[in-house]
Amino acid sequence: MAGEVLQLTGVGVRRDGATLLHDVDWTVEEDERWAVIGPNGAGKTTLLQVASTLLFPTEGTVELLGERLGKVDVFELRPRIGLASAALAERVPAGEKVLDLVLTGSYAVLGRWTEEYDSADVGRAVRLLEQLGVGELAGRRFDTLSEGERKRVQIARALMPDPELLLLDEPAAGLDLGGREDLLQRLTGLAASFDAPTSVLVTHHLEEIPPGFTHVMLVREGGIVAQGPLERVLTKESLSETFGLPLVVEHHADVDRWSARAVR
Ligand SMILES: Nc1ncnc2c1ncn2[C@@H]1O[C@H](COP(=O)(O)OP(=O)(O)OP(=O)(O)O)[C@@H](O)[C@H]1O
Repeated sequence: MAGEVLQLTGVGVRRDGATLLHDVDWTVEEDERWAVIGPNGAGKTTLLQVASTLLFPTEGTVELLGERLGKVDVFELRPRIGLASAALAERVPAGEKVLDLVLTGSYAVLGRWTEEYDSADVGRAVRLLEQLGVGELAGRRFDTLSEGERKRVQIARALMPDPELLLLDEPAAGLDLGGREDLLQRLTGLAASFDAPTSVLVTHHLEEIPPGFTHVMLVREGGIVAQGPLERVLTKESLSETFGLPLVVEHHADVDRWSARAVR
């Protein structure tokens, strides 16, 4: 049965006198897979921080997995949410082993202290790393990995708790073309699996929307330009308004991929 996984109503975020988000009304239903697209500084990461309980909004309400933010212990909610973001990667303790980083995803914590993991947990972590194509890195230190390897390990970690909501902040940023295409294939496979979590993926590029994604939100200067089903919302008009320059949009329907370029 479909239900609301995430609902933001009248959400605004202000920091140090700056408005990072304003008037955000957004509902993500179970089984939906959203791309959030917008230029640098539009507020995408701020939006994911709110959605992952890391940031409490200045105004508005957030309903997450049936709970109201502010009335629930976020430490109970966090393990139900999988998050992969550059900000999280920066906080990984020096010397942390890849396997430990994935295992601690079970509790949405960083650094292995007192948790006990059984062999089933370790087996799942290794399987997820293999699924992302980085099984051989389980014993390596996270801080020795390449950017592409780090991205994959982070996604494996985000999937570790079998989350009900998966949040990916620019998972393909910094990857070479082959790495991007490979990651996209894996995300496509994930999106197509019957037990796929509801997902939100932040990106700058239409080319990075995995096939099988269903909805898009376009963000500019902290506000929503347009949102809804991909095919309806991703038009040259809405994208041009979002990025502030004339763009054309193409949907390659045979492979369900998108692309955009400036009008010459
Ligand atoms: N503490 C703060 N005080 C003032 N402005 C802030 C603060 N934190 C973030 N901002 C600004 O808020 C805006 C939104 O930032 P955010 O990281 O959400 O954007 P983004 O869409 O994810 O950008 P990018 O695509 O570059 O990663 C940016 O202009 C940023 O400089």
